[in-house]
Amino acid sequence: MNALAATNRNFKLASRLLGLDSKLEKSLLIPFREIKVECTIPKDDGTLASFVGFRVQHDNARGPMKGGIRYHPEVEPDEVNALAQLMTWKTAVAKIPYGGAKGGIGCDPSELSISELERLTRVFTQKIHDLIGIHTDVPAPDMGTGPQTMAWILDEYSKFHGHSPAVVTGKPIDLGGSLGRDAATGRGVLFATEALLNEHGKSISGQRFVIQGFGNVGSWAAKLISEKGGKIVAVSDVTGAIKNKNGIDILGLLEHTEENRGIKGFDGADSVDPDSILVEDCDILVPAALGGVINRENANEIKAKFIIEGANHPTDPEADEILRKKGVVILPDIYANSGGVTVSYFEWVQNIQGFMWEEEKVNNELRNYMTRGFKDLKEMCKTHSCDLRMGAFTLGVNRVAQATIIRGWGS
Ligand SMILES: NC(=O)C1=CN([C@@H]2O[C@H](COP(=O)(O)OP(=O)(O)OC[C@H]3O[C@@H](n4cnc5c(N)ncnc54)[C@H](O)[C@@H]3O)[C@@H](O)[C@H]2O)C=CC1
Ligand SMILES: O=C(O)CCC(=O)C(=O)O
Repeated sequence: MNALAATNRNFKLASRLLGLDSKLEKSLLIPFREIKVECTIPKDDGTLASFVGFRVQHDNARGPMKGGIRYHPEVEPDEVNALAQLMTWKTAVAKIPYGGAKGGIGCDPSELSISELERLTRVFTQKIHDLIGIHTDVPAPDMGTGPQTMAWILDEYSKFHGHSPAVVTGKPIDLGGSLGRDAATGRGVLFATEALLNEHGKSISGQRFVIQGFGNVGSWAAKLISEKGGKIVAVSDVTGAIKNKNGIDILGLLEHTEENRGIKGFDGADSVDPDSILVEDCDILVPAALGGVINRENANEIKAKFIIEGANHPTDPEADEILRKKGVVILPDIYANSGGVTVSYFEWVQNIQGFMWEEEKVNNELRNYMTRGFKDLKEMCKTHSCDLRMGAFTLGVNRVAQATIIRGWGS
């Protein structure tokens, strides 16, 4: 099932559980605005290259729209729409005053030089600058982008609108970024996992983890989990997959990845087939790369008892069904990876206040938000007798529906 069909399906199931009016349901599904722009840049060799950029602004009932910008060859309209919609429910689950958006450019960043990436980011910003803004739509990093990308967007946007640090989050610290934002999604994954395990009378220590993706989310999650005594027994990224049943030395792997632009060739573990990473023997599986990777082809083979969704929509609805029947507990993306956007919110607040928080305050506040989110979503599971995914969807959709109604929808 494609990403948008899967997301719409989960939304509709939640809407039915909540008994939403069908007209309100329809209005919540339709994106506020979809932007598609042509981005042509001169390559370093003087030839021209054209790319397509997208920004989908899904909903703003609860506040400015918020969400990352992805650079990846598979960026396409349905996927961006699904990701934008997920942001709307995610910011509501996290109870931060935002709506949802997502953007991206269909490109392979590994095939572009730094100066080509800079030109592409600046052209994209020129095309969308009048549709984003501190109180309208605030981009952030996602796959294939990072603090440097945000710095270029900020610089280009500021040429049109004056210095505006709060127009993007996930910036370099020297440009108004928040301490703790880089690690925030991985740290949120850690807090979410702790909350879930605690409920099952378990702790991180001694649990065996498999992590797919070793970028921002996967590598921080791996580092923080291993610091808490979790054993990372297998990791994969776009360059390959490795395993070591005694636990991979994560600090060593981070150093290797930095030097080699990937995990391939790390000598502290055995190479394995990347296609088998999700079905490796472990207690807890953390998908932290692409969407749709857990599907009906592999769901039956999954050995993990818990899945913590670091990535967005890694689990197809058909796989959800199979895993539920197998008794696998899935902590859904719109809660499990909400640590990133939560600290983005703290960054935006700091920029607006013109004040900088200590890292300890950022991490403590993040823990508070993640703990409250888990409690709120469990409450919805109880109210609607549903699993964690529907608990999170009903929680998010209900908050957005209520905000929409209170603002005067239908009047
Ligand atoms: N960066 C953030 O703050 C947040 C990211 N996410 C989600 O987390 C996921 C990962 O994002 P980031 O870590 O930011 O991206 P990133 O670009 O920093 O890292 C992506 C990682 O996935 C790996 N990868 C790509 N294709 C792969 C494949 N076919 N098999 C295995 N690994 C593969 C890459 O090699 C890299 O290690 C995405 O789904 C993103 O939407 C969710 C919430 C916040
Ligand atoms: O930090 C943000 O604003 C958005 C992060 C994001 O794109 C996501 O949570 O999927």
